[in-house]
Parts: sequence; C-alpha cells; structure tokens
Amino acid sequence: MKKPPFHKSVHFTIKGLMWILKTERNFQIHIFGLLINLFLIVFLSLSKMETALIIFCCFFVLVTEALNTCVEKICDYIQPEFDSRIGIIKDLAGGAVMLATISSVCVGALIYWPYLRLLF
Ligand SMILES: Nc1ncnc2c1ncn2[C@@H]1O[C@H](COP(=O)(O)OP(=O)(O)OP(=O)(O)O)[C@@H](O)[C@H]1O
Repeated sequence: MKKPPFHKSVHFTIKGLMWILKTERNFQIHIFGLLINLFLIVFLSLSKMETALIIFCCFFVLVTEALNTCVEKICDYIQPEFDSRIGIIKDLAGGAVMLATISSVCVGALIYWPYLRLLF
C-alpha cells in the first residue's frame, strides 16, 4: 500500500483522537483532569519543571488510555465471544492505565501539596 503524504497522516491521527474524545468516557474523564491541571498550573504559578512534570503525567495517562482502547477494539474484533484469554489481555491493558494513573496521582500530590497547604 502506498504511504499517504504527511498531511494526510496527520489528518488520520487527528481523526483517531477526535473519535476517542467523542466516544470513550474514560478518555473524556482524563481530558477533564488535564483541563483541571492546566487551570492549577496557571492559578498556582507552578515552576517550569513542575509544569513539565504535571503535563507529562497527564499525557502519560491519556496515552495509556488510548492504547488500552486500541487493545479493547482489537480484542472485540478478533474475539467478540467470551474468552478467558481475551479477558486477561483486556484486564492487563486496563491495569496499565491504572499504574499510569497511580504514578501520576503520586507526582501530582508531591507537587501540589506544598501549594495547597499554604492556601488552606
Ligand atoms: N470477550 C471477552 N472475554 C472475556 N472477558 C471479557 C471479554 N470482553 C470483556 N471482558 C471482561 O470485561 C472487562 C471489561 O471489558 P470491556 O471491553 O467492557 O472494557 P471497558 O468496560 O470498556 O473497559 P475500560 O473501562 O477499561 O474502557 C475486561 O477487563 C474483561 O475482564
């Protein structure tokens, strides 16, 4: 198959992201989390390093959620019926999102705690 030109590849990628944004509830929740973090970054005037870490963590979770959705879609395509092997593959992909979320919450707590302690 002929490789599409660069601008077409970008278009397909954006199409994929718009699809997951419209259809996947968990991805929407993580986007909401990103927006809250962007607000806090501005509101608390975080340093460059803190901002970089927070943004990296938010996108780390979004990336794992997108990959988890890919795994789920592939599984549903190749095996729509109940299959314990498919179950463990899906559970593992979901586990990856959970690990990314736990590590991101830890980083967020370490960064935000000193600011929030001063506010309250
Ligand atoms: N074909 C299947 N065979 C066996 N177990 C399955 C199958 N499909 C789903 N499961 C089980 O149900 C769980 C949820 O799967 P589902 O495809 O509904 O994901 P989901 O609810 O959209 O998950 P997420 O919240 O991560 O997006 C899986 O983690 C797995 O344990």
